Amino acid sequence: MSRLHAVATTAEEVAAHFGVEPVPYFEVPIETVEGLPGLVVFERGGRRHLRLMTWGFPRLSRAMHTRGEEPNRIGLVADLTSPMWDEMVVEPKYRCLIPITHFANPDGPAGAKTRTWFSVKDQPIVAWAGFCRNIPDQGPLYAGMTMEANDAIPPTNDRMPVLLEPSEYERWLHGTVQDVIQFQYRAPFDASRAVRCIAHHSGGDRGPVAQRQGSAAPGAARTSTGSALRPAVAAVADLFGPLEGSTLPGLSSWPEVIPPTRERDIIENIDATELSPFRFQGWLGKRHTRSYGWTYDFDTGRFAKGEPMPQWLISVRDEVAEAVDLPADGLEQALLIRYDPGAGIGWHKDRPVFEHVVGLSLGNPATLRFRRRRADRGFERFSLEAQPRSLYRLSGEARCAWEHSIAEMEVPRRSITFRTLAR
Ligand SMILES: O=C(O)CCC(=O)C(=O)O
Ligand SMILES: [Fe+2]
Repeated sequence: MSRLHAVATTAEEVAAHFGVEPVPYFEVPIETVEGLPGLVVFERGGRRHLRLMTWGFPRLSRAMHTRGEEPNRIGLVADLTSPMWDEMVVEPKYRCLIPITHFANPDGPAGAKTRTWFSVKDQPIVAWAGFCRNIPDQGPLYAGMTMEANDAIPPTNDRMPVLLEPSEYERWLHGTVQDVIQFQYRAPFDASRAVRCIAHHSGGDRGPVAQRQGSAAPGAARTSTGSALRPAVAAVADLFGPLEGSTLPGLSSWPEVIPPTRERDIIENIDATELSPFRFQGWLGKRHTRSYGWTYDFDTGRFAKGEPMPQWLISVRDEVAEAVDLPADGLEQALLIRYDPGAGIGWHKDRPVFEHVVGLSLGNPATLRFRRRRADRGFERFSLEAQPRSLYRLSGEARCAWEHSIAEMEVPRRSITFRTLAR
C-alpha cells in the first residue's frame, strides 16, 4: 500500500505541527515515490528536526545480482523480522515520523491510471510511523511501516501506513521494540476517518517530478464518502486538502471547492450587489468592488469598520474558512470583485493591516502572477492558474515577500477575497 505519499502544505505548517524550530528552508516535495525525497521528522539531542531524505532503502537480492540488475528501493516496512529491518526496528535512534497529508495507490493500466488518495478527517497533517538511517554512499534514507488496512482502503490494497495520533509521537520515537510491534498489530485508525478521493490522470505515466512541474493537479473526478450533508466547500476540502500544491512557500490552492450550481448562485449574488469602480488616488479602475467587515480607503489610507457581510456571504465565508482551516469569524473582511473584460489588478501586496488572504475564483480562469525582486536585479516569478471554483490562500512568504497581480482579463471573472486581521 501507499507507493505514493503527498505533503500538500508548507514546511512552516509541518514544523509547527511537530514542534520543529527553526523552520528549515526548502521546497516541500508535494508527491513522493520510492527513490525521491520526502519529509522526515526525527529527534537528536532532545530536539526535533525536519529534513528531506530519500524514500526507500536499496535492496539487491542474490537473484537480482546474478541477473546483473540494479538494486530496487523498498520504502515500506511490512515484515519487522526481515534482515533488512531487524536492526533498525530495535534501536529507537532510527525511528522517525513521516509527515504526510495524503497517501495513495496508483491503480489501473498505464496511460489511464487512477489514484485513490486518502487523508484523515480532521487531521490535515498526519505522522506515518517510520524508520530512517544514514547509509554510507546513499545518504539519509527512510521507510514507513505498514499494517493491515482498515475497511476504507480495500479494494485498492489490503495494507496501509501505520498512522499515529499526535499523543503517540513520543512513544513511537522512544518506545521499545515491543511498542513497535504493538503499533503494527493494533487496530488501524477508524475507517470512518478515512477520506477518499479518486484522481484520474490523463498522463498516467508521468512521474511525480513531471506532475510537480506541470500545472495539472490530481483530481479531475472524485468520489466522496459520507459528505452529502456537509457544506460543499468543506466537503471537497476534506477530500482534497490543498493538493494543487505550489512551490511558493505560503501559497496553497484547492481545486473545485464548490460545484458549478453553487458557483452560479454566488455569481448571481455578486451581480445583484451594487459594486463601485475601484478608486485609487482619484483614478477609477476598471474592476468593480465592494468590501464588507472592514474597509480600506486607498484615497485616504483610512482603515475602518465597514458594513456587515450579508447572510449569503457569511455562508460562503464559513465554507471557505473550513476549507482552508482558518476560524470563520477570523475572516473579518470580504471583498467582492467583478473583473469585466479589460480589467485586471496591478502589482501589489495586500495591506499589512491584514494577515491571511483567501481568494475564491468564479466564472473564468485567471493567472495570478507573483514576483519578488532579486538581490542583484530583475524578478523571480511564479504563477498560479486560478481556476473557477478554486480557492487559493496566501500566507507567510507568498503573502509578505511576494507581490501579486492579474493581467487584464479578456473574459469576465468574479472573485471573493476574505482576509484575517493582522494581530
Ligand atoms: O481577484 C483576485 O483573486 C485577487 C484580488 C487581490 O489580489 C486583492 O484584492 O488584493
Ligand atoms: Fe491582493
